[in-house]
Amino acid sequence: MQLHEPILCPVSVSAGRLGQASGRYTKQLSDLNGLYEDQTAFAAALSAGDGIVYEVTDYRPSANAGDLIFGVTRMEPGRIGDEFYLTRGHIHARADRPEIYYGEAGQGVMLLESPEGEIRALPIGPRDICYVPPFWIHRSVNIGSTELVMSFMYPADSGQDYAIIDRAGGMRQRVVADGQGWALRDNTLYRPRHRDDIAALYAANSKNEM
Ligand SMILES: O=P(O)(O)OC[C@H]1O[C@H](O)[C@H](O)[C@@H](O)[C@@H]1O
Ligand SMILES: [Fe+2]
Repeated sequence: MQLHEPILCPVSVSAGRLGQASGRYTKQLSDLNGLYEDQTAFAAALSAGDGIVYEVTDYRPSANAGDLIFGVTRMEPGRIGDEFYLTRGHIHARADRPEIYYGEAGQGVMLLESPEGEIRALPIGPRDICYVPPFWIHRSVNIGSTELVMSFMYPADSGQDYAIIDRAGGMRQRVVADGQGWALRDNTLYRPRHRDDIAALYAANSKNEM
């Protein structure tokens, strides 16, 4: 049996990166076109500079069921109009796979939506663990004025399905600035999923249905 070599990956909280990472990607503002409600504010922000909004460094030992992928997400603070910077968001391609996030620095909100369209918004800060159960669509939002850094871990065969959010016109609610804090506001572009699509999602992942 050829075993994978054990590895220790240091998390640099100040750099917002995983040491010994096997993969890295960044998303610039131009990659996030269509995510925000205020198109005019988006165009203005883009013309001021197409900066990196978030960076993901991870370690992927394999894609085998039972293995784990882990890494670090670093997100800049910022807003488009009154909407805070966010990740694209996804449901796992194998939708019954969960995820763990661990707050390292900054203040975030984990925005979750069930296939039926129920929303949960969980504030996450340093040393908080957020459990994303199977079947929840998830994205992270930086509600602070400093970088948001979070570690994450999920089953290696999870995969990511981004189209589920696109098809619905986004998530049902948006995380917006409200005084010094944040609030949820309905997404006017949202189209609820048809119940046949919801049933198909659960049926395709029926083995460990919750
Ligand atoms: O995949 P995105 O929506 O771009 O989010 C960026 C990343 O956020 C977290 O770190 C997740 O664990 C990753 O799986 C995800 O890729
Ligand atoms: Fe995920």
